[in-house]
Amino acid sequence: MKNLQDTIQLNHGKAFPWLGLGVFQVEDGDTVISAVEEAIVVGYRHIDTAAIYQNEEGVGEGIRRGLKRTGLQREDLFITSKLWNAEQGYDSAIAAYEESIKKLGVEKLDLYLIHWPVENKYLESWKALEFLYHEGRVGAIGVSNFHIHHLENLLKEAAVKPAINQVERHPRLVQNELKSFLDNNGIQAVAWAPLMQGEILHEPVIQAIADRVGKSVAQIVLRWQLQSGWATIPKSIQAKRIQSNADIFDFSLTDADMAAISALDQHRRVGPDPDHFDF
Ligand SMILES: NC(=O)C1=CN([C@@H]2O[C@H](COP(=O)(O)OP(=O)(O)OC[C@H]3O[C@@H](n4cnc5c(N)ncnc54)[C@H](OP(=O)(O)O)[C@@H]3O)[C@@H](O)[C@H]2O)C=CC1
Ligand SMILES: O=C1CO[C@H](CO)[C@@H](O)[C@@H]1O
Repeated sequence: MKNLQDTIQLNHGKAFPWLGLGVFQVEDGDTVISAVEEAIVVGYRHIDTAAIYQNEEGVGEGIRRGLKRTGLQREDLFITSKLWNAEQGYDSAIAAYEESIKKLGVEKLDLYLIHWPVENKYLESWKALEFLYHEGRVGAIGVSNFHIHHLENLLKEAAVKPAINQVERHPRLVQNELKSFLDNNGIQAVAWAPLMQGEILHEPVIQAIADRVGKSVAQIVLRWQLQSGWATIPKSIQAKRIQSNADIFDFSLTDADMAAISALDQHRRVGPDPDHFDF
C-alpha cells in the first residue's frame, strides 16, 4: 500500500481502504462530527462505528460535512457499522440494520458486521445479513471478534463468506494463527485497538525503531499493522493525531523491524476474550 486511498479487494463488496477512523468512545454530537469531518478532509475514506457506540447520528453528520468540504460523493467513502448483541436474531438484526442506516442518514452501509459471536444466535443473525446482502440493501457483510472455531462453524452454514473479521490486534496480541486461517479462507483481517488503546505507545523496542526512522511510535505500530496484511481503524479525536496516524505511507519497515515488533507478543488483550465475554 502506497497511499491513504489504497484499497483491498474483499471477497465481495466494494474496495476496502487499508486505513480507517475508529470512533469507539467518541461522544455523539460535536466531538464525533469534528473527528469524522477532519478525517475525511485529510484523506481517510473509511469510518468504523457501531450501534453500541451511540454516535451513529453524529457520524452521519460528520460524513455529510466532510463530503461537502471535499466535494467527494457518498460512494467515495466506506462506512461500517455493527449489529449489537442484544439485537441478534433474524428479524431483530434486520430491524437493527434499518435503525443504523436511519441514524447515519445513508441509503445503505458498505459493510455490516456481527459485533460478537453470541452463542446460539450468530448463525441466525448471519442469515439475516445474507438476506440484506442478497437484496442489495448492504454492500458487504462480515464478522467481528470471531475465533477460528466460530468461523469454522459459520462457514459450514454460510451462503456468503464474511468479507472481513475485525478483531483485537496489536504488538501484544499478534494473532498469527487466526491470520493464517483468514488468509486461507479469503477473509480480510482488520485490527481493532491497533494502538492497544494507547498502552503500547511507550514500548522501548518500538521507540528505538521510531527514533531511527524518524516517525512516532503510533506511526510505526500502524505501519506494522498494514505491512503484516492487517487493515486497521485507529481512533483519535485530536486533529493532529488523526492526521499523523494516516501519515504512514512514505516509509517501510524492514523485515527485522517487523519481526522485532511481532516478537513483543504476549497474547495479552485489552478487551474481552470472545469465548468468555459476558453477553
Ligand atoms: N469490533 C470490536 O469489538 C471493537 C472495535 N473497535 C474499533 O476499533 C477502533 C480502534 O480501537 P480503540 O479501542 O479505539 O483503540 P486504539 O488502539 O485505536 O487507541 C485509541 C486511543 O489511543 C489514543 N491515540 C490515538 N492516536 C494516538 C497517537 N498518535 N498518539 C497517542 N495516542 C493516540 C486515543 O486518544 P485520542 O482520541 O485522545 O487521540 C485513544 O485513547 C475503535 O474506535 C472502534 O472503531 C474497538 C474496540 C472493540
Ligand atoms: O466495539 C466495542 C466497544 O464497545 C463495546 C462495549 O461498549 C465492546 O464490547 C465492543 O467490542
